[in-house]
Amino acid sequence: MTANCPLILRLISSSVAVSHRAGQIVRDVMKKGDLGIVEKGKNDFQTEADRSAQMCIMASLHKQFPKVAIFGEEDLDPSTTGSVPKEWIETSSTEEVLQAKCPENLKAVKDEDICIWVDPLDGTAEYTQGLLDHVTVLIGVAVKGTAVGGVIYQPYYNYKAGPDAKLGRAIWGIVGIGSFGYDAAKAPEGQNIITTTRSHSNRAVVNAVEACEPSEVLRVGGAGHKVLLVLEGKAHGYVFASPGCKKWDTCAPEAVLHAVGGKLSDIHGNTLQYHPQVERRNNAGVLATPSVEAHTHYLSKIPEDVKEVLMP
Ligand SMILES: Nc1ncnc2c1ncn2[C@@H]1O[C@H](COP(=O)(O)O)[C@@H](O)[C@H]1OP(=O)(O)O
Ligand SMILES: [Mg+2]
Ligand SMILES: [Mg+2]
Ligand SMILES: [Mg+2]
Repeated sequence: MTANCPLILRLISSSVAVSHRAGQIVRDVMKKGDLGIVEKGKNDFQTEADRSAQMCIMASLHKQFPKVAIFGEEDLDPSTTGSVPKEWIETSSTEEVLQAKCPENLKAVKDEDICIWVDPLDGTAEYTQGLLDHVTVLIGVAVKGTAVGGVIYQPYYNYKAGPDAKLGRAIWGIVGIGSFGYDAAKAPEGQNIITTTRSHSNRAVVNAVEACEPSEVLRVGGAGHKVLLVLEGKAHGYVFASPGCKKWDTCAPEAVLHAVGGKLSDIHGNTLQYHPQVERRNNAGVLATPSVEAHTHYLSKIPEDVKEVLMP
């Protein structure tokens, strides 16, 4: 790895490599069959895959970027988790990212400007229920509080293609460069497909979706998965009027979406912040669309009484 390559490229390059390793861990835990489920709160679970994948990602990135702040979803106590196995430390890089042309505004980014947000397994509820294509590994990179780079790794991409199919794909993006690793498409004209939660719904979530006048509603798991549906033209918008999503759920998907001209914000249209001290919870929900125009359209549809109770 070239030492004079801009930090942001080295970070995303390493994150892509680490995401493959973490995705392998997620698949291995499922294959063994003992998920080790812990209930963290109401309708909020953690499995052995969440714990192990987070240890892999945090240890691997920390080893290579010791001065960069990294936050993961899972609260892991080193006295009970023990040391990270050597084979989980992934320090390879992804040449495709290192070769990209760094945007001028990101060339001089320093360690202390950066905050990395790690969701080792997004869509845990669906993972435990066998809805494996809803699962993603998310690594988001923020610079001075703004999401600028991200990796969305889908460990079970292709799993319906048969036992010999190669599983998994890494999607990466950097604002000012673009996003790669998926099939970009426009959602079908004349339809209005909205994606939203399947496991964390409530009255406000339903009211907000209905107000968008969908022709179809895709209730699926994971923030990463839903932004992928928007990127691949399978949904026109992702609407979630509830406070359940946290910074690690949205940082990587936001960066990948923004890198191709899309927009992810809260349901008031406010930009989300990602500096180290920020409150973890996205209190005012999530609205993500493939374009700024679509974003303005859906924003105008969200009912005022839904907005009033979801304050940032
Ligand atoms: N009420 C909640 N409690 C815990 N996590 C939530 C909640 N709502 C959303 N999330 C997180 O946001 C992701 C997207 O939400 P949803 O799937 O409901 O649309 C979930 O997969 C989950 O991430 P995770 O699976 O990483 O814990
Ligand atoms: Mg969770
Ligand atoms: Mg998550
Ligand atoms: Mg998670």
